[in-house]
Amino acid sequence: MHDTGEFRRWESTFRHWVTADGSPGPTGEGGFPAAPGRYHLYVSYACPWAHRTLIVRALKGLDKAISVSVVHPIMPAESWVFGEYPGSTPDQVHGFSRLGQLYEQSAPGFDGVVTVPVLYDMERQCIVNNESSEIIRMLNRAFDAWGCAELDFYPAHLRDEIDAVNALVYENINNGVYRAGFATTQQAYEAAYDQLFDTLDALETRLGRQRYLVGDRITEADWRLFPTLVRFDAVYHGHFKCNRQRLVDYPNLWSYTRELYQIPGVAETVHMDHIKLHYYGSHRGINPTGIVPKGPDLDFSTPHGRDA
Ligand SMILES: N[C@@H](CCC(=O)N[C@@H](CS)C(=O)NCC(=O)O)C(=O)O
Repeated sequence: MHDTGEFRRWESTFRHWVTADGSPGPTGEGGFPAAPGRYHLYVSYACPWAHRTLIVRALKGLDKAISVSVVHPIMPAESWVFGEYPGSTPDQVHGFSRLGQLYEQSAPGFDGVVTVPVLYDMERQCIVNNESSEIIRMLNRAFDAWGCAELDFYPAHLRDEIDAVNALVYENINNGVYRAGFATTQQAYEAAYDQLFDTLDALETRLGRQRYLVGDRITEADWRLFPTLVRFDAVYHGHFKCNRQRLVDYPNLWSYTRELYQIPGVAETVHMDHIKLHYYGSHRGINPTGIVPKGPDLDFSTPHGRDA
């Protein structure tokens, strides 16, 4: 938090890369060659950043190659824990009770923020990377020997445009909803709110002209936007006070969200019970009673008509 009342997201700590041959990636050290059964993903089904890694894992057909542990939806003050809740799992690698133990094991004395997602190397017994934007790039390419190699969400000829859209979406939408929700001054909240809806308006127009965010194919840019959109009406509209309008009030963004939801493999990554319980139950600073609203009733499975 800043004295201007603005919410600032921390930098991720672990920045090594899994690559096909173990050579170093853009940051960190090498020595993490892709292999099936070697890497493990720690996620929360509630977390939008973790959500993108689950989507890319599913679509690339890496469910068998990369195993997953799912934390309990409620995040206590000391950060994520494992516990009994439908869909949650124990820590499948070490049986730890807190995710923080995994960070301490990789970096003794770790005093940063314990976050999901985490990509963990079960052979070297250390965290490889905890930055979702980098994890999805690894899943997109490094594991192609075991996954769906022909699917490429970050094709070379579209990279500049994908990067530009990502930058806009990250700042104003993905993190923008948090900047609105966790602002501690009226001014900071209103600035985040205005930027959020201005950007949603622009994307609404864009999606009236084209089927996906970048060109005529689904790219990483779409999978980075989708987790925020799918949470919008259930959580961000009320809990984070992003209430100029709902997602369902934007014809193009709403049908686009439904199209992405209906792509085989995606619906199984959306766990609305974890999402609602996490946000309303964990952020007692902005929802002191922890009561989870029953609504809204959302149906992501109605025909999207985007192919018309
Ligand atoms: N830049 C990170 C952000 C991850 C992140 O902020 N995760 C949240 C959950 S949505 C978290 O674990 N927060 C822990 C906390 O607030 O203590 C990424 O994209 O992977």
